[in-house]
Amino acid sequence: MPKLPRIDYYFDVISPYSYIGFEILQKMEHQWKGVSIRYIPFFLGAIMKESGNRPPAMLPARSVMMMTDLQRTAKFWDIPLTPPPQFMDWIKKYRTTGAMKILLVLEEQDKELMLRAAREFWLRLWSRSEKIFEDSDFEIVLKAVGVKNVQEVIEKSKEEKYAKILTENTNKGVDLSAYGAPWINVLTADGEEHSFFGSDRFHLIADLLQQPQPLPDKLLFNQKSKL
Ligand SMILES: N[C@@H](CCC(=O)N[C@@H](CS)C(=O)NCC(=O)O)C(=O)O
Repeated sequence: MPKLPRIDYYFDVISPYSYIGFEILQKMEHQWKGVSIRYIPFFLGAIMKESGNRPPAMLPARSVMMMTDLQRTAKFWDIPLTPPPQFMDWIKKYRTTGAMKILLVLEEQDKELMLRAAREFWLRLWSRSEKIFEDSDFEIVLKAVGVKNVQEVIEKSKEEKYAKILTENTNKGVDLSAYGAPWINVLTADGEEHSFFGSDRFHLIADLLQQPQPLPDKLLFNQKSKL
């Protein structure tokens, strides 16, 4: 078990805010010394259902604001993000359980490989407007991150074991009262648990853990040049 303090980052690759939070956390990982980080794939569709929530994109007014806010936020952090025009059609037709199970197979082999594949899924969907739902999509992602036994990984991901792990991870999210993504559970050194929702709470997490505040490179550079 990783040592405390620890951040458990629950995410789904359908979620653009999970993508933004992932990139921020990846950046802070180098600066937040002594903090363990676990990236935990879960299924946002089930979290929504279990908590009685609805995807923000399903409410027209929220959907418009969400796409604007996403682009602003991604620009601020210098993350490549363009909402896919077909997003509404795709979320009605497909689920991300297949992609998330691919990540679980990769996680067993190598955590870094899993993280590279997660980024590649987000880049496909949220930067290049490409699908991430079918075997042909998984094949491209796995090749892109350097997996050699692509078909083997795809077949393995269909074993019951990975559906079970995905359900267990999702149930952990439900137990933590998650109603969206990213859901972030911080365990402090005193063993206390602190839940956060969203990619925009890292300043509070930094404060809680007494770690450096997250800043985009452009502001870091401005700060340094004023010294
Ligand atoms: N303010 C949060 C918004 C996060 C967010 O809207 N996440 C979506 C998934 S991409 C969600 O789960 N929303 C549920 C809700 O807003 O109730 C952020 O900046 O990260």
